[in-house]
Amino acid sequence: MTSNFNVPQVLPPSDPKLVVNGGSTLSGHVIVSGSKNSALPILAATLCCSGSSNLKNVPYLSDTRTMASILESLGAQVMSFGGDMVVNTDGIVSVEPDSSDVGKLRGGFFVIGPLLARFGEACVGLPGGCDIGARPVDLYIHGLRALGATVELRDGKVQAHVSNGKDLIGASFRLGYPSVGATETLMMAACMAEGKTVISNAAQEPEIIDLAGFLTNCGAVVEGAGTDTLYITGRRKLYGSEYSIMPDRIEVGTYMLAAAITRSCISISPVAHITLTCLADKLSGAGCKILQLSDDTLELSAVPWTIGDDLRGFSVKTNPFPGFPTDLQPLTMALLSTCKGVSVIEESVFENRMSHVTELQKFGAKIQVCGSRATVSGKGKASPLRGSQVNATDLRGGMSLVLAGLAAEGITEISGISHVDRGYESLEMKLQGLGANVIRTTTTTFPV
Ligand SMILES: CC(=O)N[C@H]1[C@@H](OP(=O)(O)OP(=O)(O)OC[C@H]2O[C@@H](n3ccc(=O)[nH]c3=O)[C@H](O)[C@@H]2O)O[C@H](CO)[C@@H](O)[C@@H]1O
Ligand SMILES: C=C(OP(=O)(O)O)C(=O)O
Repeated sequence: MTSNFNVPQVLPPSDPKLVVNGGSTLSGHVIVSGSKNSALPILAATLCCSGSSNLKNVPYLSDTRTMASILESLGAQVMSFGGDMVVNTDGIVSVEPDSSDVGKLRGGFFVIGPLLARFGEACVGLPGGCDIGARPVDLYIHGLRALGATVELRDGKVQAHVSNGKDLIGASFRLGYPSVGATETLMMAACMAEGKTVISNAAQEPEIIDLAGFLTNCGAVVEGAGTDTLYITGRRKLYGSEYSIMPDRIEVGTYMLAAAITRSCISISPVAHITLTCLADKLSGAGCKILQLSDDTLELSAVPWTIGDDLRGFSVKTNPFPGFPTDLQPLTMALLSTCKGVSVIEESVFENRMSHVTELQKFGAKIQVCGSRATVSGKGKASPLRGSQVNATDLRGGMSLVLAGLAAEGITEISGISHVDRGYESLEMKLQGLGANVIRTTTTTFPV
């Protein structure tokens, strides 16, 4: 701890911050939560179902709470008990969700597909989510039109209806890009459309398979989930069911990177190994040792006596699944700034996902950005990161600062932590369980 830190300047309460005293190693076991990016479309899909859906392993996050509020604003009943959420959408009274809530997350927009399919109309504000690019909704609109809906953008809202009170009609169409959210939204709509739908160039992310699993449990007929072509046969009615949300593969990746950046050894479960092959290959190539301890548990070791000289840098390009996940790009950049050698990161999914760079540079990270490419030059642990006062402006960029703080020598204070709370359940508790020195505070303690 620096001496300045011992004499904190206490400012009035404000947004929560994380304060990390970094530089020490992690150890032990961490249990990952249910997947945010599965829970959000599955919560939207409950709008397709008569009767109650009992969802298990729903992560307790600001995003899942906001999604529950969105469903409630439509007239759904939502009850939470621990990680369970029971949703009944039989009493829906509105097809226009609260726009301020939809504006808080990308997943809020997904309700347009189920609302249109079940009730014949929907009026949904433009979504929010991480500020990492323009993130238009044109692919959703093209797909809904292909299914027979009339869709217009008016007063900042997407207004859609099915002509003459009829059902959506199954169709064959190709997505211009394998968008995760558009694939999910159109899959939900097609499940209740009349006849067959074929969606080609569909996203293949594991969360698509999870959504298809829930819909199938509810009586839908979906084939091909996890490949680039979905074949869906519409059903007039779907019925709520019990379903357990898959583990969060991005959270697994986050803790793998936390172990690597602190040169530690930790174990992680539950893990669906197949969902993280890309990251595991890159980390193994860098010198980490990854062991599969059991079907759903892995151990990652980056302790000095297993990695030899030091971790080596590597180059990576983000891509839709099965490519390297864009959601792990900022966190990987934090790790690479502590590795030996020159690494190149190319972000190909979002056009503006580099805002963490200026904050990582405050730790002393050597990163140069040119368009969508970042070059990271590191000397390994021989030139360590230094604790800093930084600001999170998006979810994963914010988490990259937490990782840098864990590795850095001295104190790091991260403001804007509400962005990180959108996607990490019990963050400081899990990190503390691994031995990290991290606390949440609403007062400023950093020397100013
Ligand atoms: C809630 C959720 O599941 N979020 C995830 C989802 O976001 P999301 O579903 O928003 O991501 P998409 O796959 O749709 O976006 C990928 C690219 O397609 C573009 N695009 C998308 C739709 C559209 O109509 N037009 C268009 O041009 C986007 O601007 C972006 O450049 O997948 C992303 C890519 O793995 C992840 O980073 C997000 O964590
Ligand atoms: C980009 C993300 O989320 P969202 O799509 O909700 O903004 C994310 O989870 O990293």
